[in-house]
Amino acid sequence: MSTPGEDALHIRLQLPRAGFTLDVDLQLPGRGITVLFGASGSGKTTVLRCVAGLERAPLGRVQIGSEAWQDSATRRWLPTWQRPLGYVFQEASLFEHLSVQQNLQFGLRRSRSPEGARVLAEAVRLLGIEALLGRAPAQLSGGERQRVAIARALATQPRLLLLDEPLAALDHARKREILPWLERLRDELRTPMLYVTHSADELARLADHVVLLEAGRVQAQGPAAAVLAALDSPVLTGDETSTLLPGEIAERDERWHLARVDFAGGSLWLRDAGLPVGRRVRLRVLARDVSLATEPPQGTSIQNQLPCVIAAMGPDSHPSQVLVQAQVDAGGAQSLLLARVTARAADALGLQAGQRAWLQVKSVALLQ
Ligand SMILES: Nc1ncnc2c1ncn2[C@@H]1O[C@H](COP(=O)(O)OP(=O)(O)OP(=O)(O)O)[C@@H](O)[C@H]1O
Repeated sequence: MSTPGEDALHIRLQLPRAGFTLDVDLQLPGRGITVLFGASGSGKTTVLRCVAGLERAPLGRVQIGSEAWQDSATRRWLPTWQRPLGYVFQEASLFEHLSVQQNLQFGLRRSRSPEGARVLAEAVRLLGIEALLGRAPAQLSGGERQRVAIARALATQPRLLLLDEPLAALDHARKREILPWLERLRDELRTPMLYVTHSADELARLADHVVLLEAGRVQAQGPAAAVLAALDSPVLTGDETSTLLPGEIAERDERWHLARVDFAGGSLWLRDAGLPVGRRVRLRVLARDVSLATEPPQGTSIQNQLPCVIAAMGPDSHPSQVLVQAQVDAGGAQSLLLARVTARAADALGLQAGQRAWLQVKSVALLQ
């Protein structure tokens, strides 16, 4: 897409309400998906509404690149219609009496650039909705409606795309259908996206950057892999606790139907999903699927074993367990993984930070 988007975002908001104060200071990358995560009522939607100018924080600065949409210090305030942004909600609000094509054209009329038609064609391609253009919204599935709503937002050439739980109203099958399109937007679009979700799966698959909100304040923020591997302020808890490893398909073993994925600091074998060597992927490794040994494991059916150094240990969601943060290191590159072990085993093995150990990884999910 032609929209510029490498500019960083600065969002500083202080908004007091009865029983709740939003107080955030976010420096976000000007590209990719930033997921806003947090419990119900933590302020995620309020952040989006303030960024969109639908709500006015008395103290606030919303800036994209060198362009300020709000700056309370200079009393600058752009109304929503002057902010070049797209907003996608849980329910796609399409005009039911217009065809998909006409809905998209409607978005185009708002765009100020003569390039509009080309940008719209690109949005149609990116979201794979060519075959739907002649249909009425009533003839679309929920997932198709959302793809049209996103394409319509993109047709206005926004500098920023806001998505508030865009998949929450869809059933499991429709979610699976639309996720690859969102991944494609993340990888090909130069427009940054702020994405609100409650879903650990969406976060793991889509996030480049994560902001964890709690009661209106930022508990953690940073690149997704680093934030998920941190032991303080856990973002994903219980069975969801996991780490992300960006990597690349390095080898395929046709005889055993396995593929090797190399990542910074190591490699893992997993079920061959038919992806070619060289394809970039991300792996999600659940802490519950990782165990630790203090000696090189032998006589085990677990194929994936990685030498590591214990970086830190911390409490888990149940007192019978601890989380071990382990660093794998190879060729000058490192990654962090989390392993869940029982507190009794950690005590019996004398596990402590700085110790060398072996990670045994029972299962890995491939997220494309
Ligand atoms: N229009 C409003 N007026 C007053 N208080 C509001 C308003 N909208 C939301 N709130 C309150 O502000 C706080 C933050 O709400 P917000 O909707 O931003 O949370 P959220 O993290 O998006 O929640 P959810 O995940 O349930 O959508 C909550 O305490 C909520 O009750």
